[in-house]
Amino acid sequence: MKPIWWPGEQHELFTEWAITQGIIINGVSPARFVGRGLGMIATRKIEKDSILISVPHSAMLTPSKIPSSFTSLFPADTPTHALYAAYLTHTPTTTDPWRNTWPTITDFASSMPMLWPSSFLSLLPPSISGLWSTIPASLPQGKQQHDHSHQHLLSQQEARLTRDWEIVKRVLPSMDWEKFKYHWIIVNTRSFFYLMPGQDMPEDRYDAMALVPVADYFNHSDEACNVKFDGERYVFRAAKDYEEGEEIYMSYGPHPNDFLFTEYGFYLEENVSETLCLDDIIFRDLNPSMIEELEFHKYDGNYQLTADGVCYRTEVAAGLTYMRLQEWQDYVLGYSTQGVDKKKSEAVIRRWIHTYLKEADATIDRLEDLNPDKPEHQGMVRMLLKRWWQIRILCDTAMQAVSANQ
Ligand SMILES: C[S@@+](CC[C@H](N)C(=O)[O-])C[C@H]1O[C@@H](n2cnc3c(N)ncnc32)[C@H](O)[C@@H]1O
Repeated sequence: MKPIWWPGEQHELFTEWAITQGIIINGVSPARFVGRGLGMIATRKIEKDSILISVPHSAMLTPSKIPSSFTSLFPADTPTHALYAAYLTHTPTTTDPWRNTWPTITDFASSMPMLWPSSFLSLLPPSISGLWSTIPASLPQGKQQHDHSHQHLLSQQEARLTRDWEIVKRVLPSMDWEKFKYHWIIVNTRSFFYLMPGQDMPEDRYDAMALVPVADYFNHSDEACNVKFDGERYVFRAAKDYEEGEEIYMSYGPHPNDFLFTEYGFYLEENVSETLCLDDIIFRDLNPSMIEELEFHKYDGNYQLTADGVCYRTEVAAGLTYMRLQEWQDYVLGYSTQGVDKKKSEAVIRRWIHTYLKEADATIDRLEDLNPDKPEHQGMVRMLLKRWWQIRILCDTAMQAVSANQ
């Protein structure tokens, strides 16, 4: 009898194929997990430090695996992501055992915000959408747009996809957009950091990527197995003892939930890297000369809110709202021992957090009023509601922490 986590025949066939490619699979198997698609399960007790999976370089999809007859069609500076997506789209094969294990576009449609209908955009967290319903949409005149790398994640992702598609379309005009987009998402959600020993980091970190069969079953968690690539093999080792039936995770990086939501179509219940970005709120609260002052001292943007309170950059920005300029400059440059007025800073920071809380309450109300017919839209509403409640709770916890810290 098959275990309840049995992944399905195509995954068994793929595992057999993987072994013929020199991939070592040791005490683990792909398995089905509710809400996570496929993942990796321990099929027996596993001891800390033992090898779980070892994938030879020869089995990986790296740029050198793409025939030069294909690569040479593209400009030399073509992003690796674009090249992989184009190659996978150009060489469709329904008999490839590896590709038969990948999620379908329908699997992605319900979880990846980039595939959601535009009517859902304003319901996404502002770090993802760049949109707020309770504060002015655009910055008042005279205020510049700031570095958005910590927020507006969806438009950044769309810009990468559009850039890649523009390049590919010029070289292969008959390529199908929908198929390209699907493979682009496959690469986005399943690639691994890849740099040969001694190789320089490319200018764009995203170019250092490869696809690694079998290892791409690992789901993400803070409690992760150990991963090492030595140029010959990608090796995954147990970071602790595992019981039979336990899911084994790897880490995709120290990402906050809004980043995971945008890039991978899921977020964690508990996330040690969880943070919210206060930039939009703070920039709208400051006048142009204050923003200029923050820029001059390199304290403009990247204002982080965590359950423990706010980061130092946010405290510096808060000080500027009530201190005399000379006093604030002396504090920032370390010339004064006086520091900030804790009570005044607390009031400003609490006001900023309260703005986020109001946004969460307003969006939760809107989501609760929605009654979509389509089951996939109902799933999106559930996913959004859960995320907004996480945001609300984080704001509440941070508010208490800010008061306790002062
Ligand atoms: C590298 S793949 C992992 C295998 C994938 N679950 C599958 O079914 O093929 C990455 C994708 O797995 C899912 N995922 C990863 N970690 C997850 C987690 N902790 N909870 C829910 N889904 C997760 C997301 O859909 C993500 O885009």
